[in-house]
Amino acid sequence: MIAVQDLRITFGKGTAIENKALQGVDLTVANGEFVTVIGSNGAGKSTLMNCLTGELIADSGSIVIGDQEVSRWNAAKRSRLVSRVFQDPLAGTCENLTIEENLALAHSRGTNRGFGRAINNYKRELFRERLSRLRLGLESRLEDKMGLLSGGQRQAVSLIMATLQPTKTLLLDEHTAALDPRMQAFVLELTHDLVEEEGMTTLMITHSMGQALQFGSRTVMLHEGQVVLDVSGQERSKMTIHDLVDMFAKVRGEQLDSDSLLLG
Ligand SMILES: Nc1ncnc2c1ncn2[C@@H]1O[C@H](COP(=O)(O)OP(=O)(O)OP(=O)(O)O)[C@@H](O)[C@H]1O
Repeated sequence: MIAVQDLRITFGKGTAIENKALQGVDLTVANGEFVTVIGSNGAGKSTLMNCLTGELIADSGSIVIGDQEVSRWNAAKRSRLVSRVFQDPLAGTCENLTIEENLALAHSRGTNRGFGRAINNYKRELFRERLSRLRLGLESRLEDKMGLLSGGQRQAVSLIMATLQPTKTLLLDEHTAALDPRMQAFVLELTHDLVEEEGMTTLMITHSMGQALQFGSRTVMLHEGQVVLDVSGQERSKMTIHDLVDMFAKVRGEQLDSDSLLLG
């Protein structure tokens, strides 16, 4: 479970560039729920994720992950509970380490063991088995450097890494935005399957209205640092991309135009 209450953060407080990025976010996500998050540029989506992972400590408000109140925990401590996959395929992995070394680091995340990269036969078999489901042949390339993989392959491995630990909370920050359409579809399908199999509580930021409605069971919209729309159930299943883009435009005080529909 994720429970965020009245979360607020202001950047550059008291300066000419003061920016109230989160202005009282309230959001509760049940165990195993998959929520898509939309909102225009600067709405506060990544800031919310940064506050959930502990990269940023909010000025006020509370965050509960699982059954732990983590508001004051640092990022290292929270990594036991939360996994994140970024938009940039280079961001979540080490390109100079091998595929298996990256997986080994992910496997030991949140533990205090000093030799996270140490690999034994048990781990190697586990990594091979997890990678083989990607059907990209990566299980036979365990000793290749991560930097040799394409963006899509790296995102697929990042997802496997995110599910190696029983963290149960998965944050996806536009994780397919940098991929070509074919790889995007592949990684989204993989996301759907892994989330379902592992029963992970998931937040997925996307700029695609189509993806926002297609994946998960609930969609929330952030605007100016607040949740302004929260749809699920029948209301969501009846919703078209046109409806969602229309709502998006209304929140921003704009007219729906054909250009914005292309965003779908
Ligand atoms: N570390 C920071 N220091 C100062 N301002 C920041 C910082 N991080 C974010 N901001 C500002 O906070 C606001 C919200 O940014 P955020 O990245 O959360 O938006 P977003 O909804 O993820 O947008 P996008 O869709 O463009 O990624 C923006 O105005 C941004 O410039």
